[in-house]
Amino acid sequence: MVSIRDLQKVFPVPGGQTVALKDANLSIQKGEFISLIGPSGCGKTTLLRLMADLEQPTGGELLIAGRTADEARRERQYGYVFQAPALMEWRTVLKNVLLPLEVMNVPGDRVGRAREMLKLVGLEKFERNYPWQLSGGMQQRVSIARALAFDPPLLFMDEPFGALDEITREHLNLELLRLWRETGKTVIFVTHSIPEAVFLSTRVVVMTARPGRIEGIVDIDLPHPRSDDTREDPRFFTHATEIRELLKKGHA
Ligand SMILES: Nc1ncnc2c1ncn2[C@@H]1O[C@H](COP(=O)(O)OP(=O)(O)OP(=O)(O)O)[C@@H](O)[C@H]1O
Repeated sequence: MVSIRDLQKVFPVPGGQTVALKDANLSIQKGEFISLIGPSGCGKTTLLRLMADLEQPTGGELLIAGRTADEARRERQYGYVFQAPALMEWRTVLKNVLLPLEVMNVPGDRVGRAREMLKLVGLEKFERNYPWQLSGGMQQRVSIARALAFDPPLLFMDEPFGALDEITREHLNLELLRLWRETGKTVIFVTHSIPEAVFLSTRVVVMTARPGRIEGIVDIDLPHPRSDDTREDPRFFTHATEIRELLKKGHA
């Protein structure tokens, strides 16, 4: 689904340059749940933005479903969930989810499609509400429904639950895994949280700062479906330690 070879991104800055990403190599199969974890400024968002064709690489190769990032974007191969829900306050929940379908003039039953997505995220009863009438967690679920409106095979998520309290976050992690299982999407998820990365992922990509690069990739050997019991599994702690060690190594 994603193939990255020696990918590099250098930003020009006054008086020099920032190497945001250096020699990244990564291959992601269809249906995987990949987390990108690393300290602030290590290039996680840059990597996601390169895949989403929101930035252009300065070196290396990047293919999304066998296409260039530009082709993949035009073919609507992915949905993007941002850190803040970025909903339109003057549109109802349903109209927010409808927006990308309207903008792209997608034929067919757009309202039916938007309702289906709201059902998937458990918000079918809130379609007439406005964003300001919803909690932060519910707003983020609306933005997930909006990202899925085109039914893209790939979902990019940039720290979507970072601003939420721990309990809401754990609840949404479970919801996201259910959605992932039901839809078979490939998810690429940015987080700062080791437990969140272990809980959600099939593999965790550990990144390090300056210059941003991939320090290691950890396979998460935990059974599905995951539940609250997963957090008590000894393997959960083993994987968390593995990731922490890689982060420390990168920091050193
Ligand atoms: N448009 C830009 N121009 C110049 N430098 C940039 C630009 N975008 C990102 N950078 C730099 O590239 C590096 C990586 O940034 P990026 O936002 O990808 O990191 P991150 O790992 O997502 O950080 P965080 O966890 O804080 O969100 C940082 O040093 C940042 O300052």
